[in-house]
Amino acid sequence: MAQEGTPVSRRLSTVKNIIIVLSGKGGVGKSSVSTQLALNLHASSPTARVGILDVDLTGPSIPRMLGVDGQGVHQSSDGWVPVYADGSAARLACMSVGFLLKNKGDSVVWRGPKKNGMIRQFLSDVRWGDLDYLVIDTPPGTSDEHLSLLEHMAPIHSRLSAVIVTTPQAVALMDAMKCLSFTRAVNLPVLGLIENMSGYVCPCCGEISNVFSTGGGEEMARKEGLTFLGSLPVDTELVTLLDGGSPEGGESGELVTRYPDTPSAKLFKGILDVILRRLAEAPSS
Ligand SMILES: Nc1ncnc2c1ncn2[C@@H]1O[C@H](COP(=O)(O)OP(=O)(O)OP(=O)(O)O)[C@@H](O)[C@H]1O
Repeated sequence: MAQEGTPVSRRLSTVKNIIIVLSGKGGVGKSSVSTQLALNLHASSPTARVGILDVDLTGPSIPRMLGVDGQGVHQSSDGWVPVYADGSAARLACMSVGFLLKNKGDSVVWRGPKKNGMIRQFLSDVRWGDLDYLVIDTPPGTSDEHLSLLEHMAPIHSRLSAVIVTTPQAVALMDAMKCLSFTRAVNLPVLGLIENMSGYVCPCCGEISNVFSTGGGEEMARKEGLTFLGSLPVDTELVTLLDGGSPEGGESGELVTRYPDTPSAKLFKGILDVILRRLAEAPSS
């Protein structure tokens, strides 16, 4: 009997929720939030199965942030086997163009059609298996990669949602608005907005001080009728976790269980709880 659906919809038929992480601007912490989201979803239950797909093809940073930099994916008869960031437990799968580059410093210089082909392959050829959540980290802005993703996942649109990451500054917020209007144009439900780098955690006393402006993301969420998922301060503990596997001794890992008493961990736990609640409320496909 012929199998129904497209190669992408068949491959992702075992994935319950797909969360696309977007930002209008580069450098606002989208990959950091994607990595922490995947790690903390994985840690949120002993049975949670999570995947993270890095479609930031020209600047893949997820392998480094997960501490699996330098590993390779291999082909099986049933497609690409992802890299498991939790070893033999195999509950946290990761795929990135970073695993396919010969040398760490190599750059990807591809035109649109080649990027589109790579994204289609990531969606149709990776052996994700059963996943509760697939987090997709995207390049900044709304580019070919975003359109390719949505086009290939059109048959499973009801399982898609987005999280928008911004910093509190006016320029970043302006670009976050463009991101939001993109989601509206393509009818992509938004779980909510995260304001990253909102205030600064003093490494000595742990107090959060507002060196720059804060609250712009929350204000934008309120005006636009979006859920404000929460804010995250600039935090050196987070940088340590995001420098995973670095020669300087960084250690990858999830914020919420590694540093449970820090302000950032408590704030991220709040963000995670709202995301889980929003996903539970969403109509099932
Ligand atoms: N809350 C935070 N506290 C401290 N450092 C942070 C925080 N969020 C992100 N960073 C750091 O900021 C830098 C940029 O973050 P990241 O790579 O996640 O941004 P991005 O939005 O994905 O960038 P791009 O889209 O341009 O690749 C990284 O070095 C990361 O460690």
